[in-house]
Amino acid sequence: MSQLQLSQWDSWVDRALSQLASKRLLRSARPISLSPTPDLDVDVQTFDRPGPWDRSSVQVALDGPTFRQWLSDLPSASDADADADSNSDSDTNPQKLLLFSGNDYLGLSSHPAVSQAASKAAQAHGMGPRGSALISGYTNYHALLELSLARLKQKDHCILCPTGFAANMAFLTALASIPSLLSPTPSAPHPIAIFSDQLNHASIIDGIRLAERQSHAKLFVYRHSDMLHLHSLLSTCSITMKVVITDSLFSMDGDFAPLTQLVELRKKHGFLLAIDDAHATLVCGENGGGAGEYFGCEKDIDICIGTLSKAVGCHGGFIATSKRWKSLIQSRGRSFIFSTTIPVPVVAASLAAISVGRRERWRRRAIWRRVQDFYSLSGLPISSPIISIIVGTEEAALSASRHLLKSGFHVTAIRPPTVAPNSCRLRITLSAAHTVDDIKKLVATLSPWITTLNSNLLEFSKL
Ligand SMILES: Cc1ncc(COP(=O)(O)O)c(C=O)c1O
Repeated sequence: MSQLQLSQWDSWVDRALSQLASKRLLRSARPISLSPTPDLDVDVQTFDRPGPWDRSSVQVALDGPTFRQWLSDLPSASDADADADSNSDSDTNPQKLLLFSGNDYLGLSSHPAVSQAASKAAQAHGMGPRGSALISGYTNYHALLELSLARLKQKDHCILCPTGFAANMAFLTALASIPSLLSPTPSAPHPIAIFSDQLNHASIIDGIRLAERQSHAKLFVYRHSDMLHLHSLLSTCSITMKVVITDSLFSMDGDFAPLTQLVELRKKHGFLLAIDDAHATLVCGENGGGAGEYFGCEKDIDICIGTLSKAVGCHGGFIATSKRWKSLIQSRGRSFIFSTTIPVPVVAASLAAISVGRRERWRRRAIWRRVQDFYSLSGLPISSPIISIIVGTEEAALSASRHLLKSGFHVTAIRPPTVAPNSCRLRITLSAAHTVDDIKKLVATLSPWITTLNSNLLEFSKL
């Protein structure tokens, strides 16, 4: 039954595509040829250890007035603290900060190969033709990057979008176009059931909202990573077209979706499985293929959405998938169709970054070593380079963030509406460009919150 339903998804998409073809609405992108033609296996310079450029991806400076402004935006534990800050000489001296809040997980944004690729492309082509992909913005550079990402994700095809946010929107609006394309009459469309993890990223939530407006899509939100709940929702749902969509590595909590169990459920229920691999791409898996590679289930993921703005260190979004899904998204994904393509230097930089990211494996080993360092020093049960230290109220989170800022660390306080009230937190992200020493200093500065969190976890485990 499940295999039948899986191939049914292919036939639904094929039928939707032939409807589009019959209405002359099928679109394809034709690359403008920029010469010299770039090389897929771009001959990038690689290194076997960090270089001086690596630090610039985690070290920043703020001028004095901006630093003071930041401090005054964050509540202090005491008025004396605030007075001392306003009388300090920080208004003249630049303040150096160590970033523990970025998403440049491998430090590739400042890699010489990435800078060189961007500047070479800019010298040769400026920003490249400016237009949406279906008009005139798509070039042989874009086509190559799609090929490179398809290869990274072990998929047949890939489609670039302006951002990761736009990629989720493009997939979900294309998905939502299927019911009306398949229905013999507009009054009897086939509905689609979308099952979405409770903690999915905002771009998935907004994409589903659009899908609901656009078609007969019905949303089922399952409790975070709760496979029993998902199974029960799937079992009681009479809609045949089912889709499950989830972040693979959750951006606020740093935990992985249970992909192995999702794949089992997919076999049982025959749903289409879409993952948002934004935070796992290049970070997870031997080759950096992401969460699918890490869990050994790349082939069971139908749609792999990602961004070039995190570990790739550049900008843009993508959807790695099959040829038929690419055709559908190209023809119906509104945020793909009606938005300008990524500039050519950014495409060239991304190509170089993916090549470096695959080859400089020590970067992946380094970031996972930092995860291990943080775990050993703090005792907190973490599972990825995204670490969430829940501190409770908004005031508590802002006050902790202030303490860190004064100690030279940039760590973001995450508050509602991003997270639920009273689950405000410090969100820490690690990078391959951090050193063990950086982690030691950070953990020492965080020690009051780590101690409280550890004792809360202990209490919780006794219940
Ligand atoms: C899980 C997830 N998906 C999508 C996005 C959006 O990516 P982009 O910044 O490229 O629009 C983000 C970025 O914050 C994210 O964390």
